[in-house]
Amino acid sequence: MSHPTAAPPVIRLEGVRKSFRLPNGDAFEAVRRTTLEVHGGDVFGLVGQSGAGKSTLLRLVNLLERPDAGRVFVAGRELTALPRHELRAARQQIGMIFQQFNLVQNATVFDNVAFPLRIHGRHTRAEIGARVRECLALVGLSEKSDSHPAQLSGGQKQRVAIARALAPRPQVLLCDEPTSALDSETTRALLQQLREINRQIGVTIVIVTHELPVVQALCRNVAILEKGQVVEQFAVDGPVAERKTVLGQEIDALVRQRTRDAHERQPQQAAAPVQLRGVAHA
Ligand SMILES: Nc1ncnc2c1ncn2[C@@H]1O[C@H](COP(=O)(O)OP(=O)(O)OP(=O)(O)O)[C@@H](O)[C@H]1O
Repeated sequence: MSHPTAAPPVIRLEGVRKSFRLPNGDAFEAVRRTTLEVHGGDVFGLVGQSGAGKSTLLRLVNLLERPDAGRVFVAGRELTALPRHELRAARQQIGMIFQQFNLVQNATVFDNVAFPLRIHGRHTRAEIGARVRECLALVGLSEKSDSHPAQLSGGQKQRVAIARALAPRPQVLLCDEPTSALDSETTRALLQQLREINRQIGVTIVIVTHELPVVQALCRNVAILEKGQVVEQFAVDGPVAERKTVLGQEIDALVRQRTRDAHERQPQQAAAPVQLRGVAHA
């Protein structure tokens, strides 16, 4: 398996499987026996057709779905072996954001971001205030602290969700289709934000998406799923190789196009590593 550095895996899914019971009583295997590693500091994409099992695989990482078999390791701990109270603490290492933002509507931006710190009960008021301000500054929303979600754009709501997910200083940020509800300009700004956050604080990002430009713009490594299994995995900017899947070939084509575009812009403009550089906040 390819990985960007010699950093140890921060996530290891070992032989995980997940079935769901269908209304007719049959079992449907959403994730077949899968082993996957994601290394510290990586930005890792999970792509595949609708129903391939991407979200289920992502939700196995923080045990929102419990595997029927196999083991899940995050930040050096086996989550599948932990009793409930220890699992709650271990989950502080894993933030998550969703397509529909999942903010508390009748709470302010400040209170939404403070929420995971308050439920944990280990922090003083002053510590919570300082951390919330730090996280809102990180996503460029300091001035929205007293607003309510209904007063924000979609991109701003997702940035509040990112601030909330990062508040407990997790090592891993799971992103389930985070840009699917956003228009293309807002998507670009949000991807830029995620890249910047990964660069600044080194949090490992795992993102489920069906949008290949998102993979091209954001991810260092990608796994392609078909029918509940990883069928191909590669470094997005790695050497062009024969790809087994159509999705793999399409990602390569996007990366090559980006490289051509960057060359054409030279020497007028320094080559930008991604086409999203310089995009303003949503
Ligand atoms: N709770 C559930 N009960 C029954 N079936 C489920 C459940 N969750 C997922 N599935 C099924 O498992 C399969 C994989 O679902 P999953 O959401 O992981 O796919 P996906 O690749 O993320 O798809 P999409 O891109 O459409 O969200 C689908 O066929 C889905 O209908």
